[in-house]
Amino acid sequence: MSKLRLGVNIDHVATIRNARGGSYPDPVRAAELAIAAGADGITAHLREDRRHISDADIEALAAITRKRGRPLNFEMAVTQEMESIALAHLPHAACLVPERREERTTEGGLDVVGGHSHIAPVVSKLVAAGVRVSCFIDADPAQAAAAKAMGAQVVEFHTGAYCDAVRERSPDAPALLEGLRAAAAEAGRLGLEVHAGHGIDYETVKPIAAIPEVMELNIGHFLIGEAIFVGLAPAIHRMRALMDEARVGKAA
Ligand SMILES: CC(=O)[C@@H](O)[C@H](O)COP(=O)(O)O
Ligand SMILES: NCC(=O)COP(=O)(O)O
Repeated sequence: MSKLRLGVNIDHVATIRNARGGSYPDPVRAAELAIAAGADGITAHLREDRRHISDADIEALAAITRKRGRPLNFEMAVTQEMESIALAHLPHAACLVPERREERTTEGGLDVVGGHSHIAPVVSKLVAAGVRVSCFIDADPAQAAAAKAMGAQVVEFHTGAYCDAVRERSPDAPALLEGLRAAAAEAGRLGLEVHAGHGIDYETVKPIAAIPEVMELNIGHFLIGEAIFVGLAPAIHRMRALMDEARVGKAA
């Protein structure tokens, strides 16, 4: 199996910074440390309400990822404002995510099927500008097919429901994992590159990493939380080791 890439999401360094205002801790410094610790890319979500990452962070992250030769995965809602920001910075990738102001976190995948008329033009413009477009979707083959039909090159499957089920010891966990496996297989058959992310921790990473079509995991909240206790580099090293173990067939 090919080596799985690890994208480190640094949003929640900005959450801590914003709790006090000012500039500390700096998500750009976290991105530099993550790259030094072996992150294959950096992910950042510029929410419409700017609750964590700011416009200035995106500008600085675009510059340092370019300098360090690592991809920036820019997570964005499908709006005119975010489209303009993506086109101004031309990140390696743009991941289109659903957003609701009142949500605590991204609760589900983008409805690519239902939102075709407003999503397709944004996908076209970003692809034409050389940005790799990813759609953040639930484990639903119909959503993957719609993303492919509108020209997206990548789908990222929302792993939050599976990860929550594992943490809650829910009997639904095996079926949710099976749904991710089946959707990944179908997306792979369609010729899409498959990513996965949301809510992944040390306990849930191996079954997800063992899905052969998955090429990249994007992990943020848990790694930033763990960094408080052990440091960012050791947390990334341990996650990387679990991913590599899963990839050689030792998944739990
Ligand atoms: C789209 C996604 O899963 C991540 O961006 C995650 O949402 C981190 O940001 P929030 O915790 O603000 O949702
Ligand atoms: N796209 C998912 C992501 O970037 C990280 O999600 P989380 O690990 O912060 O839940």
